[in-house]
Amino acid sequence: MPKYKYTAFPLVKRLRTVLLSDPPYCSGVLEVSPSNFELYYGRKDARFVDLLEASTSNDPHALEELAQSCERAIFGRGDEAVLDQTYRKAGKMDSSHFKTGLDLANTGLLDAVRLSLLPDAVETRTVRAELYRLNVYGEGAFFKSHKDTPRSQSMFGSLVIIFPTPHEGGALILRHEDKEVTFDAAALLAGRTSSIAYIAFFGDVEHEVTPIVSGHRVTITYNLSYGSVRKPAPPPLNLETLQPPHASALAVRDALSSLLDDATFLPQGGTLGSGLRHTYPLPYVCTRGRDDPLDSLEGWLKGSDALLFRTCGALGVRPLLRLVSERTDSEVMLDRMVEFSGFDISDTETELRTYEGAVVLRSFGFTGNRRKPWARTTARGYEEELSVHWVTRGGFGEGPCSPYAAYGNEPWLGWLYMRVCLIVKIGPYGRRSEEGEDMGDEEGVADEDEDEEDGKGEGESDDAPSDAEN
Ligand SMILES: O=C(O)CCC(=O)C(=O)O
Ligand SMILES: [Fe+2]
Repeated sequence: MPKYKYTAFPLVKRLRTVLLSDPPYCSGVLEVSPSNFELYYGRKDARFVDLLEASTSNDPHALEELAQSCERAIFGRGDEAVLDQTYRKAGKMDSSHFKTGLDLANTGLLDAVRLSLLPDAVETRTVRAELYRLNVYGEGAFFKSHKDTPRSQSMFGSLVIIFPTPHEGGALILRHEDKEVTFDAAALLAGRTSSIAYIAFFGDVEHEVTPIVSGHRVTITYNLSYGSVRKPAPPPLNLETLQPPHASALAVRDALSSLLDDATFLPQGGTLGSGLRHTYPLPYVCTRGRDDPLDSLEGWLKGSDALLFRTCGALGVRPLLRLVSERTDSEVMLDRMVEFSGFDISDTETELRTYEGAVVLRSFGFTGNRRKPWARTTARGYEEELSVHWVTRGGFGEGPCSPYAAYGNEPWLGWLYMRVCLIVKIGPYGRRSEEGEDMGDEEGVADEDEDEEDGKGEGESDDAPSDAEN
């Protein structure tokens, strides 16, 4: 019997690394002409401040006056607007109360955001920025960690412009999945006068503003959404963007095609899974009788989710968007949203399996471990119908969920949690476009139970057979 060689796993790792690289944000500094710093504010007695002058003079008077004119910021909690200064201590002004001289459309910044945040080859729409509000942070002001509320289905993120008014502290910290970055605009802008700093991020990125130590931090925020289909136009010559791998069509294509071209990766074919990286404004509570939101989700996929979906298509393997149950012993996959409310449910898994098209999964997570690259992540449950190898698990954001009345000695409200996933059935090596078999013993998979029986998984044995080499 030939020696077992398993070479594909570094390629799985590569695809994973590409898809999960860096939190999805972009930032930088932009030099702009003096008129961009002009700001008129107030509805009855309009006032004026030149933020460039305020940045260069040592007189904080104009900024203090601006700060005084702001409302104390209200914070949204559920359906309520609350003034909670333990959560957010900052002045704000809605877009109806000020006019900025910042001519965003002519700065080229939206092109930079599009090129750095959205997948280059697949995103054909322009980026639209809608002025949202002005924030003024004086000494001791802060804004604790939050996500911005999506205001429409086409809104995908936020853009924050930070003016060079002298201040210390007030860094913006972004968190996504298990990654964190700190953007210290004050440090970036120190010593520059005619520049603004910018940072744009997806709506599911948590962010916070750390307390201001001294000075005034003045920012303008915009809601970012998809615009119209753009005419093919070359990017401006003076614009250089550093594209993170997860937004680069080439990087994702290279990583996925290398994996599919590897003879030792699922030689008999199988099913790949990838949890979506972003969250989408799917209804929190799923109701029957509406169009299924999964049907239109394809058009709204963001960032690396969109790129992976289209790259699968381009490489001849068919991607499907599916829901997978969370927090249940075995995982049940569905092709549409379900509604549980109104039912008495004693066991969500049993209930889910009664839905048409429900499939019970045998899930394997990628460990990256040389000896045991895949490990079973679901307990043995109901009769399993499909083995899924998860390249990325996803579920970082909250998926859609459905409330139900649960059985018990006391009535209680249960929640069914689902996550949205991309599922790809791949054919055997050399014929990847054919849809692979559903179950079967895949190479490189170490099943927990098998481990227990013989004390080592397939990956641990140098003599384990490889179909690829038979
Ligand atoms: O001022 C900033 O840097 C961020 C403001 C913000 O997060 C918001 O207005 O939601
Ligand atoms: Fe925010």
